[in-house]
Amino acid sequence: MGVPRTRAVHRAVADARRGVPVIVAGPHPLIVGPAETLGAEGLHLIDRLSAGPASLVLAPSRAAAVLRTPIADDAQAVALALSRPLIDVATLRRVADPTLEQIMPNFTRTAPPEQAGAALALGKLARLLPAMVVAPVRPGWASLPLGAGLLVVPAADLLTYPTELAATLHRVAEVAIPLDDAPDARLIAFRALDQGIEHMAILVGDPLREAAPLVRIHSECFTGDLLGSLRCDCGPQLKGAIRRMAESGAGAVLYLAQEGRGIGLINKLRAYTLQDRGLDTVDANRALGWQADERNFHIAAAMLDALGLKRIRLLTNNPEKLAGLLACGVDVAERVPHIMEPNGVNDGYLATKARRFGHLLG
Ligand SMILES: Nc1nc2c(ncn2[C@@H]2O[C@H](COP(=O)(O)OP(=O)(O)OP(=O)(O)O)[C@@H](O)[C@H]2O)c(=O)[nH]1
Ligand SMILES: [Zn+2]
Repeated sequence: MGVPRTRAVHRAVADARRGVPVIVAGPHPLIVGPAETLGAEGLHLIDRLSAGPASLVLAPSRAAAVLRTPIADDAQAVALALSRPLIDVATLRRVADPTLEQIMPNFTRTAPPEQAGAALALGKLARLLPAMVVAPVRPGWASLPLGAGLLVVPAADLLTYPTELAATLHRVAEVAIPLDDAPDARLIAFRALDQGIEHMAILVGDPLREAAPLVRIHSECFTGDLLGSLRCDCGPQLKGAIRRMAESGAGAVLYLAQEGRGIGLINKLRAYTLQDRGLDTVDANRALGWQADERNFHIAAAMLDALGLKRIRLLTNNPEKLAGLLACGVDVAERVPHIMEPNGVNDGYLATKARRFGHLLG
């Protein structure tokens, strides 16, 4: 068997999170490091191994705020020129993170390198802010002492990683977990080839005995599901789904490790900070450089397939979730609304989901 295409990517993700630059291979290889984690040493490495000017690649939505100018959303990535000596670490963090004090120099826009989109994809896969220092790498870098051990990852692999990884999901554990609301419940754990982030299926009763069982595809929400945060409706939706399945006899909840609609817990907390300053849930994600919803529905489709759930009744208010699953080939017999009453704190959040994502509202 050949080396899986995902292997270099999950190694690159680990390096990115530690602030170690990686080489993004393609027609014009780049040396790349995340603005959020690079230290002085990483910046020095990029500087010494570069064959041309470095730039800071941002998502258009973040670049617009840094440059204080409107930028079309369809631009894949925007690059800001970095002159030598390269930017200091504190400024770099402030450019990446709109929750920090926004004191920074005036930047000049420059043409993004060919692999700028792949560089941003690496930042996102690492659940870091999508802001990356990039530079064309010197030919022969690998034989220089400073280049020793730097990881090479093909740009194309970074872009196809979410779908490639979903295809490697497999069952690793299965056990009965009697629940308060559903005594006859089983947990089936799934892992992907990166051995990292794990996804769970919670089976209530025997959904395979029904032609089209109730299924809830629920993205992890540490604050709502576990702590009972009132900012969202996740906790009541999760418990409500399990209760509903127990009452009707059977069903399945897919509990997906896609915290914060796929941006990760830390970025969701940053998005909350921006929401406390007046942005709504969509604009807060965008201000950080993420899309409003970054989830990958291939994971849910692969799990349903592995569980043998061929046709489902989907419990959701979210039209994009329905469309995303249909696009992945899931046979949805019916969309069943799953509306929670506002709790006095999440009213604005629920209203925004209805207005901007088209969610059903009570
Ligand atoms: N980025 C971000 N994520 C949030 C916010 N509030 C909740 N979330 C996340 O949103 C996800 C909720 O997803 P789901 O339960 O699938 O809900 P949904 O997409 O609204 O769709 P349905 O509940 O199925 O109608 C969880 O991962 C939460 O962590 C927020 O303000 N910002
Ligand atoms: Zn939540």
